[in-house]
Amino acid sequence: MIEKNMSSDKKRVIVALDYPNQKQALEMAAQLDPARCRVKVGKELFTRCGPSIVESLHTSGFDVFLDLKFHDIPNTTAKAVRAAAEMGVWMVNVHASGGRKMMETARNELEQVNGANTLLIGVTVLTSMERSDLADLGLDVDPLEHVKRLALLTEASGLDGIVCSAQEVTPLRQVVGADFKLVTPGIRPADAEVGDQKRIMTPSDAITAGSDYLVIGRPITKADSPVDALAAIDAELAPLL
Ligand SMILES: O=c1ccn([C@@H]2O[C@H](COP(=O)(O)O)[C@@H](O)[C@H]2O)c(=O)[nH]1
Repeated sequence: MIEKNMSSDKKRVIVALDYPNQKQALEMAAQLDPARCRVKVGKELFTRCGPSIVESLHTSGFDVFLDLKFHDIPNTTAKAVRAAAEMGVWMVNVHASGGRKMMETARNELEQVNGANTLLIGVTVLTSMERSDLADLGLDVDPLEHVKRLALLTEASGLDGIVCSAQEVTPLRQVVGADFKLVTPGIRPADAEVGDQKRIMTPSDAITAGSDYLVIGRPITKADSPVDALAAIDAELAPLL
């Protein structure tokens, strides 16, 4: 049964399986418990492996977030979202900056897929971007302002939630509905390397702020012991869930 109700959803961590092949991704997945976390298949892994990696993860019992961030004309995006839903993924996303028509068309297409329970969310401003990156695009605004604008557009277009930074969750909760999912990458435990992420938060701060789901990759997958790294994150979150 695909989980849509946060109140009973304890699986708040989504492990990003950013690997170059099926073997490494499935070795990592084999160390995870599908009853305790979800997994994310992104552009690198999907481009290398195709739908078979999603099938394998489903067979192992995982809910899969297919993070391909579709961004194209409405028809093309909607058909890609349909293909994802027909694979049975738990969540799929599009870029909110693709606009209202694109998102509404994708939503409508998803409704046509029999039995699809797939969550459809919009990416707002990538967590690797800061104000100066938006300025390069001609947007003279703080990331929060642009995230808010795209969040409201995404909600008005009928999607289930957004990807944003956990830093934006508290102000966003004041303007979007309580059921609107806030999915937050850029999560860094206190001692973790930041890498290319800019708008970051610790796991416990993100949950306290009101994030629904935490997307975590390298702090787990690049750790000497991924199992221990995830266990430490789970221990940090346990009192909050
Ligand atoms: O704004 C965004 C949207 C997606 N991501 C993805 O999340 C993970 C984060 O991985 P880390 O290794 O924990 O940095 C990665 O797969 C990104 O593609 C994001 O980081 N920010």
